[in-house]
Amino acid sequence: MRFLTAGESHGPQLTAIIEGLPSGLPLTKADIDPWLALRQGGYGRGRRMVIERDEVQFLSGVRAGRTSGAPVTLAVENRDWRNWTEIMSPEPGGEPRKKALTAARPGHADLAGGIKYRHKDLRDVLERASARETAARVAVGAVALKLLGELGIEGVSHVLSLGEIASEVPFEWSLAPGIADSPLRCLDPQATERMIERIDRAKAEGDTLGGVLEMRFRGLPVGLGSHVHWDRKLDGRIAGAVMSVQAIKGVEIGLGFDAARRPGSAVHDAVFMREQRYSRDTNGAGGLEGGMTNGEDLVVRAAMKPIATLMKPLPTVDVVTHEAADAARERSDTTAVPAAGIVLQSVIAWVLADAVMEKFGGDTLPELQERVRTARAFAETY
Ligand SMILES: Cc1cc2nc3c(=O)[nH]c(=O)nc-3n(C[C@H](O)[C@H](O)[C@H](O)COP(=O)(O)O)c2cc1C
Ligand SMILES: C=C(O[C@@H]1CC(C(=O)O)=C[C@@H](OP(=O)(O)O)[C@H]1O)C(=O)O
Repeated sequence: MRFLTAGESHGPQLTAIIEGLPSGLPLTKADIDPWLALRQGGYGRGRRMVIERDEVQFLSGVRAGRTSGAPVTLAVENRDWRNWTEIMSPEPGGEPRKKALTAARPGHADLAGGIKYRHKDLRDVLERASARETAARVAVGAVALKLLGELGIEGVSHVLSLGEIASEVPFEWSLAPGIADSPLRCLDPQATERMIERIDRAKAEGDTLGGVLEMRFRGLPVGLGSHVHWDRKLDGRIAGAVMSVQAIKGVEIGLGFDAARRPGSAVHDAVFMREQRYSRDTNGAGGLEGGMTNGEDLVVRAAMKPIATLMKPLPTVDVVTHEAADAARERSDTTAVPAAGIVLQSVIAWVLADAVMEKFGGDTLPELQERVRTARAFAETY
């Protein structure tokens, strides 16, 4: 499968085209809109999220609540566009544009993108670098999650830490439904309170915060991905997808960096045969061995850096005057860590759905389901 997204942060809409979905996948707005709403949420987001009310529109590939096998086009409107029609107009000349954005923000794409694409109005970089694009990726990810759900695979994301404050509650699947009710998508209510205070303080100080997220998937068949070639290894594909999300600066699978500090006996997951099934007591590998799913839960963590736009701006240089300046201040989030969890869950879901289609294929959902059933039965008796 493949997909593309298009659209600027303050243009009329975001668009995504997905190619390669099987026919017969039940798909309605109700499968996608709740994910879009979750991505908009989380304590610490800016005023843009008050303007937007993200919902998907199907422009192709879905009829009467099912995929036809044709490319699926998804659109998400930017309600804010109405306030930006003049600035975002594709017409040459016309009304004079608002003042150009020239004070490059350290940590955003402004300076590198300005030099690379030879823009002096850094809005031409910002518009596409913006994480507004992640609304399209969440719409695509929701389709992937729907496909995975039809195969008995489910995923979740939650916040492990925000700034220096860490959750003390270990993840359990039985706790997963509670994540959606938490203002920070964190399992620890006490830590959540302190995180909220921390966000308020950062906001008052004109500062921003990052954090660490965890994504888990269960029900994965054995053997997605492959050990035989670098670009087929699923850990590499997942890491690439995770690192492609705006502001993500680190990724680990299973024990991740902690594995490097332990001896092998405290890292690798011993295998037992119990009730005629392969079984393990630990999951340090995070569900991946040799670039393939091993049937255990997939466990991925990601580090998000603090938001780049600071209301108390860092020193920078104006790219037109070359004089010292305060970095540009745009309306902005104080933190977007919970939202990033939804994005990360989406991009991982896409990689998994793609790997499922690669291994099992099938033009229709029933064919795919049948092949996954057969593979699961084989793995159990192997
Ligand atoms: C959900 C989400 C929301 C974000 N909101 C903002 C924001 O309001 N202001 C900002 O400067 N950066 C924000 N970012 C981060 C920037 O998009 C990101 O830092 C920028 O595109 C540069 O990319 P890089 O950090 O990966 O190098 C957000 C990121 C995510 C994932
Ligand atoms: C629009 C979204 O996030 C935006 C991501 C973003 C950035 O620089 O990445 C900057 C802000 O844009 P604006 O200046 O329009 O408020 C965020 O609101 C969104 O997540 O839907």
